[in-house]
Amino acid sequence: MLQLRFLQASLSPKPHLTFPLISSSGSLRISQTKLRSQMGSYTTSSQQPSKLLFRQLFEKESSTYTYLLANASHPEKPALLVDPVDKTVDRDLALVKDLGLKLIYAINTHVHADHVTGTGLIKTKVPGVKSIISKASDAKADLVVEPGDKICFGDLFLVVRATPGHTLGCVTYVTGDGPSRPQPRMAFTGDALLIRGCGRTDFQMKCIIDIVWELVSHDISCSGVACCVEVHSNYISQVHSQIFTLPKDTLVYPAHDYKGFTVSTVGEEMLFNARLTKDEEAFKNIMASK
Ligand SMILES: N[C@@H](CCC(=O)N[C@@H](CSS)C(=O)NCC(=O)O)C(=O)O
Repeated sequence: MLQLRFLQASLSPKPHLTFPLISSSGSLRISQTKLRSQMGSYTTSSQQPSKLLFRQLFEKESSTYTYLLANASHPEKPALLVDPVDKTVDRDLALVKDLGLKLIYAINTHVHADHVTGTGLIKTKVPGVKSIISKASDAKADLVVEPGDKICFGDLFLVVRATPGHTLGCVTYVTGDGPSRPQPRMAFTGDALLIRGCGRTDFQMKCIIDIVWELVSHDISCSGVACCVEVHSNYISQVHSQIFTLPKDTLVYPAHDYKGFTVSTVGEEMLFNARLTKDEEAFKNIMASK
């Protein structure tokens, strides 16, 4: 598996030669170009600078959000999809095409237990797209990333932050900081931080709470579960150190919502998140009583 510390989109120095055309007909190409310039780079947040094109997409059966991000000011308009879902791949790829984008990465925040990732399907439909997942996920992808890695699309990038707990390999992707970068920043939290909640902790963790209580009640110490205990504990500490340290106006975009919310902010979640504002002990109790 190829592993890179800094992922730079490999874009042609002559973008007009390689940019995928909507049609081979010159006239249609011109009208499409005009249409795209009229569309501009509208985003769902009025505060985004024009260079980031952003779309929040929804898959209703699993209540999953997929995010499309593209660098609209780069001649090739390099784009990436975060957490694509297999059922909605065709819709997402049609949007990529309509907007004249060049999809370069299909990224997952974690190995999804509830839905099949659309990444493999995208790779069969758009040759050249590279899949990305965290190294800690121990899953197959073209590129594996670790905390601190940057995923570049033109001069925009996402930084990888480790937020394990829902699964061992959960990461949050945060837009890079800087004068020409999107303000406010954006955090794609996967299932690590859901709006006013968080991902369940009984996947891939072998019912950790039951195990721990069994051990405690029988006064047994077992190093074999130490990693599980640590990851569960780390849920709170990692969210606090990796997400709650971001500027309070950072927009929080989760992988799911079951109540109709679409976006939150770091400041809002620091105040109102019913689970992640708690200390480790209270958090464990909440998750155990779920
Ligand atoms: N609670 C959901 C049920 C679907 C579910 O379990 N979702 C997962 C994320 S997808 S693996 C989750 O972690 N949900 C948070 C939770 O507290 O259950 C629902 O309300 O429909």
